[in-house]
Amino acid sequence: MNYPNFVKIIDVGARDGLQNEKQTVPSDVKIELINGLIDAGVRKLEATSFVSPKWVPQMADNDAVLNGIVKRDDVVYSVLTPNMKGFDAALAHRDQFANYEVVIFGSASEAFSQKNINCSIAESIERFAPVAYAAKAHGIKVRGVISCTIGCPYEGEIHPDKVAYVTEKLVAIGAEHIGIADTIGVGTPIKVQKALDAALRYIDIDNISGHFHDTYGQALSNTLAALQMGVWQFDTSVAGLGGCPYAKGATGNIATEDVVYLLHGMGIETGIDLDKLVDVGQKISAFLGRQNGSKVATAILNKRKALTVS
Ligand SMILES: CC(C)(COP(=O)([O-])OP(=O)([O-])OC[C@H]1O[C@@H](n2cnc3c(N)ncnc32)[C@H](O)[C@@H]1OP(=O)([O-])[O-])[C@@H](O)C(=O)NCCC(=O)NCCSC(=O)C[C@@](C)(O)CC(=O)[O-]
Repeated sequence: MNYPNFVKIIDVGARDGLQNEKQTVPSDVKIELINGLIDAGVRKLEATSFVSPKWVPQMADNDAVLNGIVKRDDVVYSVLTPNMKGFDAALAHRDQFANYEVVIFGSASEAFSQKNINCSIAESIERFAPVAYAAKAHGIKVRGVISCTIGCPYEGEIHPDKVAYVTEKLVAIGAEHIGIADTIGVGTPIKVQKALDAALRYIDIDNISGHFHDTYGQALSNTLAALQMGVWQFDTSVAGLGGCPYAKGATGNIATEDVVYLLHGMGIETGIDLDKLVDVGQKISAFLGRQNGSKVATAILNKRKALTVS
């Protein structure tokens, strides 16, 4: 089996990880989280969303977060922009970042599209098209993410042809990269490979990523299955934070620490310092009053504790 030498981790903890939090997380805490991730070696991350604050109040401090975080030329900063209103607000930060990316996020499920962004799949493509066009005009990268590529909380199983359909549409309007999301974490390796294969009809392997939630504990297996196909970019969330407000019961993404441990154990580089990452994940978990969602972090923290005691 030929595995890649390097995998790019896109940490989505500050966005996907926190968007569903009921308690307000102060901007300073988000800024510290993002800066900690960068210090640990993360070179691509989702910083915030430019969505309706009525729909997702936790992301309402998008300006403060972007203004406050460390700016480095070797880091790609991504923000979610579902429409031109979101894009125009995101554009105000263009000059702060050498590598800035907007994310247009659609769905392979009609029902989820309605619940999440209040429009049909066809309407979402119409809304995204001017965003992609304007982003390119301003030298901003455009990533498309497709939710519910395997299962939907409202429609059940999703056929891979629907993934292919939405991929084709997003690529046609200018998405340079496609993220395949298992929003509710129901995927298993073969199903994930089928969804990725469907998308690969319209996008090449270097421009596709996996975004696997871990609701059923399958995300690490799914990551390995994607790696075996040659996928080398993954969205992950420090300490396994997260969930989507419009996918009730779904847990966070696969923990960044768990993926990094897997990859380093396979001799695949990520550029990430696992020990530093564990500290970052533990700090935000403690702030949220939450048990750390990473098994690897928990094991490392227990080992550290045992070493201190002995
Ligand atoms: C998409 C909209 C905005 C459509 O919402 P809408 O209500 O259809 O929009 P509208 O154009 O009819 O406008 C209604 C109001 O919203 C305002 N508005 C309109 N757009 C914006 C904007 N961009 N920023 C701020 N405000 C906005 C607009 O100004 C107006 O304000 P009002 O006049 O009533 O005061 C809404 O449905 C929304 O914000 N949804 C939330 C989507 C979201 O953030 N979901 C979670 C992220 S996606 C996810 O987690 C999945 C992913 C990516 O991780 C992958 C996976 O795992 O599946």
